[in-house]
Amino acid sequence: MEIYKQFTFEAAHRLPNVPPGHKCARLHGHSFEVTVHVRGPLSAHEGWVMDFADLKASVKPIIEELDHYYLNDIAGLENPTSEVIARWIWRRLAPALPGLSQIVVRETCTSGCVYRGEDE
Ligand SMILES: Nc1nc2c(c(=O)[nH]1)N=C([C@H](O)[C@H](O)COP(=O)(O)OP(=O)(O)OP(=O)(O)O)CN2
Ligand SMILES: [Zn+2]
Repeated sequence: MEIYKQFTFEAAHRLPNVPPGHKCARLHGHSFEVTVHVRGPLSAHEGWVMDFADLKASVKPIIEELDHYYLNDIAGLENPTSEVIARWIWRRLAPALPGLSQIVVRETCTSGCVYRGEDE
């Protein structure tokens, strides 16, 4: 079974490697939404895969590293696309979160990235 929890953070960024004239080369900001999914067996006693509170405790410190920052200043996020952000979160979270199965980073209402650790 799979569970998920959603988080949000506000941050500014620009994309340094886009073609000349691309709008995303300019400094701008987003209300990012991050959804972290964990897959595992349903425990017979608790009736859950893991406590949502424990999932939140694992993810929150990472979200706090991003909230209200200029993402390009953060090591590993010099080119902060949704894809790079999703992989960056995965790499920080996976060692402490067994069963991590998917991270969704939504940048706007219509744009985002789904990462399942395929580059690891
Ligand atoms: N594959 C990716 N493409 C783009 C990314 C990205 O992270 N991965 N990021 C951007 C920009 O950051 C931009 O802010 C978001 O792009 P876009 O969806 O084009 O934004 P709009 O809100 O302007 O979209 P509309 O639907 O056209 O209004 C660009 N590309
Ligand atoms: Zn953007």
